[in-house]
Amino acid sequence: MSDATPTTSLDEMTVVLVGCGRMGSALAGGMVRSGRVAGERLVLLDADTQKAEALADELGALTELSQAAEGRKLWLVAVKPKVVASALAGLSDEIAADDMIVSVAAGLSLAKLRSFVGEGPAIVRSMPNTPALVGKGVTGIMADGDADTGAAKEMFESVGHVVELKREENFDALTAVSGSGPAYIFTAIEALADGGVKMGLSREVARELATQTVAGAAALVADDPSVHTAELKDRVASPGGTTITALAALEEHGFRHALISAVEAAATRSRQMGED
Ligand SMILES: NC(=O)C1=CN([C@@H]2O[C@H](COP(=O)(O)OP(=O)(O)OC[C@H]3O[C@@H](n4cnc5c(N)ncnc54)[C@H](O)[C@@H]3O)[C@@H](O)[C@H]2O)C=CC1
Ligand SMILES: O=C(O)[C@@H]1CCC=N1
Repeated sequence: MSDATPTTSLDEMTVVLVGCGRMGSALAGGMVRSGRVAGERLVLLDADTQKAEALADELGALTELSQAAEGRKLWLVAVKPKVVASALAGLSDEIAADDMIVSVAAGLSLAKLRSFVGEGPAIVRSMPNTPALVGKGVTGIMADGDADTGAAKEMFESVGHVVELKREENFDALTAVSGSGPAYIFTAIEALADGGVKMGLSREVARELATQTVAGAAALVADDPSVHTAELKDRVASPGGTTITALAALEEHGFRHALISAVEAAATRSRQMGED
């Protein structure tokens, strides 16, 4: 365990992204767009160097560790869970004892991450999601031991909301709700638009209506946490009206059960991935 890890602001660190795929590029894009991380403080690495170079061109970031400023580094590891050990092993000569390693890998525990890097660097386990690209992500984080999460928190706050977990086992459920969640909602938006198209709307209008409805509903839920979602639902459903008729159809097709089962399945898969 790393005890007294230094407290450093993100401004004084260089972020090294290891893995410029779907999640890594969303995080890098969101950080730079937010203005919180400057291109010259961001190094992009990928086994596919052309991928890293293309993203670096777009973001004004670096692609060589030798170009990075002196000082602590935050290694943001965004490769597939099975590749994390080998990616970290390949970088072991570059990672200093006072650096911070932030993993976004599903299922990989802090103990496993520690076994890959040994004593020294602070380790933070995280689970972000792809809306980070537009500053609307939500990320769960937890540090190994008493390591300071400050810089990791600052980084993820630049791309959205941060939830600090106290119990590591909750990562499986968090992954199932918010890590994978955008995919359920994209599917819901698509299906809602499909319904509109079926009833005669153009695809373009149906997509716009479905998208703005999901964004608006989420904003209303977030606006006042004291108002239960059931109350918000009741305010839409007029007696004998269209909404209650639609809600009855959703219940007939097991809408709630489908979502609850999806979260359960994803959490179970996350737990299995940790055992692989
Ligand atoms: N896609 C998502 O929505 C989310 C993904 N994650 C996690 O993010 C991680 C990456 O997932 P994706 O971005 O979806 O995968 P991806 O396949 O899009 O990206 C992985 C990237 O890693 C690169 N890579 C492979 N081996 C490497 C190595 N040794 N060194 C450097 N780069 C290497 C690949 O070329 C690829 O660009 C996973 O651990 C996943 O659990 C977490 C939250 C959400
Ligand atoms: O599907 C996955 O395994 C990753 C983790 C959460 C979202 N994508």
